[in-house]
Amino acid sequence: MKNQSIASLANVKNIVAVASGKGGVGKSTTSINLALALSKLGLKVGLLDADIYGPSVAKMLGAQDNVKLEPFNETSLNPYMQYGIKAMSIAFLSNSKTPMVWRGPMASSALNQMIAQTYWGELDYLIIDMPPGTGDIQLTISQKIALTCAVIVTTPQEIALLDAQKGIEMFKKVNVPVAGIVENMSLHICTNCGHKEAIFGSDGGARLAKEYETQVLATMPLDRSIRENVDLGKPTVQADPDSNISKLYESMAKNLIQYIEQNTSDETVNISFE
Ligand SMILES: Nc1ncnc2c1ncn2[C@@H]1O[C@H](COP(=O)(O)OP(=O)(O)OP(=O)(O)O)[C@@H](O)[C@H]1O
Repeated sequence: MKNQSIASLANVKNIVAVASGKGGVGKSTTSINLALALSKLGLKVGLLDADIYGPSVAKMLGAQDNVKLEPFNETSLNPYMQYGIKAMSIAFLSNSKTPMVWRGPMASSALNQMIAQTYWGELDYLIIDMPPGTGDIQLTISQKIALTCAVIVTTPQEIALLDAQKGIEMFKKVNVPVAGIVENMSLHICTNCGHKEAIFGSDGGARLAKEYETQVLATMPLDRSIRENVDLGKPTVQADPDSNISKLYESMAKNLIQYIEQNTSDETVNISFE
């Protein structure tokens, strides 16, 4: 197990950052379904919504607006429990209708506080849903937390791939290995006629993976039910566990586990960034 200087993460075995360069490519949807898929495999899982400005995890997990987290002790809170996973988001600590109008350092310090003051207990996996981009907050997380690895989510669209590339480069700079790429919103299959269409292009994830000598962890279709389920607060892996889509998320989870088993040792990873 990695040594974590942050006490609240001391008993967390693996910490995986789910990131994208571009916004709106399905990073939160992937993070949640991946977390649920890992949990369905019998692992203890937590999900941290690190998107301070646009948190969506609480809503996607079907949490009410007025959730009150229970204190664990005088300085920390228990995370929100839903569908067998633990979750923490700034949305549980603020009024969801008030936008976060914080400058970078304030947002970073709110995030640090949220990380330090959540009692995660023992976890096999903590999935961090990163904010989009490669700015201050992303760097804070990559520098302060001993990340086991990162997963990059992208659509096959050229502009998303360019931004995903920047995300990979950022993790390279801070010595965080990239476990693989999730190509999201790949093929669309028409629910009426079954016609298949690559709306955002095709094979972009595979090209990116080849260029950076990593793997495609999963190729997820552009499917209405994925969107509908998160909108209803019950992600597909929970709402429809036997569906083909849930099986794809399960195989994403298994590929991630395999990567970690094969590529990480028990030693502390020193993270530094100049
Ligand atoms: N594979 C998919 N098929 C259909 N809809 C999807 C898929 N993945 C995500 N979506 C939908 O796309 C929208 C954006 O997804 P999501 O919020 O997960 O993206 P994000 O990258 O986390 O966004 P942000 O940059 O705002 O954090 C949501 O409405 C979600 O339901």
